[in-house]
Amino acid sequence: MIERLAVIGVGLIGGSLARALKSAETVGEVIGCGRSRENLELALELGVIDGFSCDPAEAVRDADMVFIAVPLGAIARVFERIRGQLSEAAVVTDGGSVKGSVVADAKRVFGEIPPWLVPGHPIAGTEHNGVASSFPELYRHRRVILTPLAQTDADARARVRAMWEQTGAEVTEMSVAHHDEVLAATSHLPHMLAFGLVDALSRMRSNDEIFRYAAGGFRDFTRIASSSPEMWRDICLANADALSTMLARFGAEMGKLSETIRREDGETLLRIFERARAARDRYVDGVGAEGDGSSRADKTPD
Ligand SMILES: NC(=O)C1=CN([C@@H]2O[C@H](COP(=O)(O)OP(=O)(O)OC[C@H]3O[C@@H](n4cnc5c(N)ncnc54)[C@H](O)[C@@H]3O)[C@@H](O)[C@H]2O)C=CC1
Ligand SMILES: O=C(O)C(=O)Cc1ccc(O)cc1
Repeated sequence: MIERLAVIGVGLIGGSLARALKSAETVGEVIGCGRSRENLELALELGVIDGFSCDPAEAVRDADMVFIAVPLGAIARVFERIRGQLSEAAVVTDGGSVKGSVVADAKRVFGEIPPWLVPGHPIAGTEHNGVASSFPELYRHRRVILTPLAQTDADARARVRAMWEQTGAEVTEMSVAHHDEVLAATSHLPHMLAFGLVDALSRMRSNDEIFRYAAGGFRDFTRIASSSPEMWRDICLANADALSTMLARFGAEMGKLSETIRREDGETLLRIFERARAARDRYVDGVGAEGDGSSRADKTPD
């Protein structure tokens, strides 16, 4: 049971965690914190939080669990504001999509990796942002990755794991570097493809016509291009090495595919598409049988 949860950044990710723990009845009080007073008032009205402060130092006072869910570029500033303000019992975790930058920010601000910091990342979300888009089932049957370090306190790690399990998530652990490489391939690269495709098409002449005749495949493939630009700018900057390596590899693959098409090599095309279909059917549909969990339409009805 968490007595007092401080959520810094009450948007889709922070709001959904607060809602999930409230519906599981495993949290006493939730204190929200963010830049905008209007957003926090809305969160209060929606019953996502029980009180708020615009000052992180005040929000974390007496909290036994602190969840940071702001864009990656804002995390260092939050660390600076909460330094020296945490209670003895406090554990701090986050939901940032890249872990190397969070750990580097922590080292810079605190001078070392604090034992009470458990970096984390829920592999669940949608293309919508803001507290109004948050919902309690977001993490149900989804994975959460924790990337504890050698310095991380065992009790802190267990408490963060228990919190995520209370939301219905399945918790796994891996190293920071491995996390950032895996996510560059499975999440960050696909977002770049969607943003890149829509941007390229929108700058072509007659783009109105292109979009008017777009079929379902285009809609499915580009849903994530409606995601928050600020959040994705920060993810790219935070995971620049792993992501640019993946983009270069993928660019080379696209070059080969283009050559195969130009040669009119139907046999090779068939082999590629069969291999891809088998891989997708095996991994993606096998894991998320009830939907990919990434769209509001997949959510369990309230
Ligand atoms: N959207 C998604 O699908 C997923 C996002 N994440 C990660 O979760 C974090 C939050 O993302 P979302 O909840 O989607 O974003 P969001 O835009 O819905 O919420 C972010 C909140 O942080 C607040 N904020 C922004 N800058 C701030 C600052 N300097 N100080 C205090 N508050 C500030 C905003 O006002 C907003 O309420 C990001 O780090 C993102 O990488 C992780 C998994 C999935
Ligand atoms: O909307 C989707 O399908 C997503 O992939 C959401 C998402 C965005 C960022 C993450 O770090 C994790 C999940």
